Amino acid sequence: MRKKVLAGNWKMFKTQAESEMFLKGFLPTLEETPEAREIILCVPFTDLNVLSRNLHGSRVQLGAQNVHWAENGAYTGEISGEMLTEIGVRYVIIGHSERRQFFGETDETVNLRLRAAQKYGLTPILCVGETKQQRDAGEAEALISMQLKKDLVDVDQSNLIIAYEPIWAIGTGDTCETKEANYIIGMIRNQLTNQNVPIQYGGSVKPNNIDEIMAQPEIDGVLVGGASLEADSFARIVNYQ
Ligand SMILES: O=C[C@H](O)COP(=O)(O)O
Repeated sequence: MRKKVLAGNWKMFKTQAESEMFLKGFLPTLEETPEAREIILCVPFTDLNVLSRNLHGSRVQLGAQNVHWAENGAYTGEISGEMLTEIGVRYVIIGHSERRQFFGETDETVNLRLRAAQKYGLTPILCVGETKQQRDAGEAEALISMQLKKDLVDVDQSNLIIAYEPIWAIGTGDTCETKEANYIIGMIRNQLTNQNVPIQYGGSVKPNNIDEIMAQPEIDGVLVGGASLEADSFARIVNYQ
């Protein structure tokens, strides 16, 4: 049985004070959440310490949104695997479309970051997905296949999560049709050597569509942006039916 993994990606939102407020509302809602569900919060670097302290003893795991491939060095603005694990980070998002679009991330740097994350004992959440233009041109499957082929060179598939995030569905309220997301995720799984890799869907996941998304047989979880910022809505998502 593949693990169900429900992750929030706070992107560049929330001060430390706001993070503490969120946890006060969110943590008590987990009392009846089935144990088998892995719950992760991937937060800005400045919030990691606050969460690390407040999540101690809770079932929520801590995630970051980037990691550099070098052990240390003159890489202004970057962060190392050791710096993350030292404060209790277990997961890291790599290759998010916003990193690829705005910060020059390529499949080659994604691959370097994936391997570095694993070397330092982190579990990477690799994001792949197509633009609207690529989808309309019928290129989605080929594009995703190519991303996987390049990104996963020498990556250990026993310590990996993949998130399928169609770029046109991110932050737009325009969710990918659930059967279509299920189909693409099945296609991604066919390309993997390890059939136990959890594969998430991401893109406008909300309290009102989570039950339908999680009912799809290939979808093992979700990577949630906007709806993970409010305690109530993220609580409804992790407590899906
Ligand atoms: O990492 C999360 C995704 O980019 C989805 O964001 P969203 O839920 O705000 O559409």
